[in-house]
Amino acid sequence: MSDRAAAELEQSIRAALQAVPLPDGTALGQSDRLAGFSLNGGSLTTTIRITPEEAATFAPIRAAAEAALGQMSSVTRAMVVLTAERGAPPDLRAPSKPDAKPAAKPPVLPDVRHVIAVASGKGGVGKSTTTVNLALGLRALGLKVGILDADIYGPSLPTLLALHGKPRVDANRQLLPSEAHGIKAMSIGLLVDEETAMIWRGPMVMSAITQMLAEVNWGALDVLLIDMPPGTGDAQLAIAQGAPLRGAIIVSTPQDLALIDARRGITMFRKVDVPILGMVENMAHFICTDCGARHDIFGSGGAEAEAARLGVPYLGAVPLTMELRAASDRGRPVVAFEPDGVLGRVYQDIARNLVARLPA
Ligand SMILES: Nc1ncnc2c1ncn2[C@@H]1O[C@H](COP(=O)(O)OP(=O)(O)OP(=O)(O)O)[C@@H](O)[C@H]1O
Repeated sequence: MSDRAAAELEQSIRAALQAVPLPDGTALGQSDRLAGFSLNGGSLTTTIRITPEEAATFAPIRAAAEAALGQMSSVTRAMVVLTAERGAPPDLRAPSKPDAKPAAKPPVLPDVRHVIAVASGKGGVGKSTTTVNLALGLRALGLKVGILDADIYGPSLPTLLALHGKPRVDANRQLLPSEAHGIKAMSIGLLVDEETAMIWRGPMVMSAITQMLAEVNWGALDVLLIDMPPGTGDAQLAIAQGAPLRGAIIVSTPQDLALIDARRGITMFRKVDVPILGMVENMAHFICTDCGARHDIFGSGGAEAEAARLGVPYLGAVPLTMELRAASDRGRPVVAFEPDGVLGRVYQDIARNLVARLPA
């Protein structure tokens, strides 16, 4: 966007926010709390800087700002993110009202029976591939399933499920998930372009994730899988604490280094009292495309032994195959297209093992 276009965008956003008052009576449109204006194919994003103590007071202001920006002619979807940074400058602090009660928070994901995080200690181990095919395996068992792609720095759900276009919004201004192969899906990648998300700082990432948890109309679901950002930092903790998690699944490859990271992930969930439902070992062994022979490149049984050592159920092993990578990259998940193939059966077995561990 040119400097001029950026200035014009900021100007029209500020004009649209003139009618939204702040607690001190001034207009949000004139406030230096506004930052980060972006418009991408009708999807508008901006942020309001607050202090952590102001989060409850600003929740209705954020909603009013989204409603006002949603009225702009060029905007199909407005997303306003509250960003609270530690040590924010004192001029951002609104006069505190000692008698003000924090706004009551609506329950998060009330119609989902089991919210399950799919996590990995490090990136690239196949967490998203596992999430999609496990979701399809659960669907094959007759469950209503959704996937929330919260991997803000590398959302892969749009590619894996060949999703296109911006999500629609319902009459209550909730986002409607896309649907593919009988699975509902929402990805941060459908809302914000990758470059914008890459430059977001920690608090913005967390606010965006928290809002995604609260603002998608999933309808009734048996299982919602959350594809977590890789690692064990603040964003992961925000989800672990902000979503009503029934449990977590850890995806790991069999190498010792990946298993060390997986252990970190398990420790993080245990710290916040989220039970570990099991470990999935991905790229466990290599199946040769030409001869079909199996090669245990990293030795065999390492991840299963590690899971036993950590007291974590072992849900199953997915081989490293060319077919899986190629199918994923083409947005044709193996379980949807070849449910009775070797990989299709592997993921359905993992889905059955998972269901067996879910509370009634
Ligand atoms: N079992 C497998 N066999 C072959 N390729 C695989 C397998 N699992 C994943 N891959 C490939 O590995 C790459 C990374 O997978 P994926 O995106 O699922 O990992 P991730 O852990 O979600 O990564 P990130 O956390 O960085 O988003 C993709 O190209 C995917 O197709």
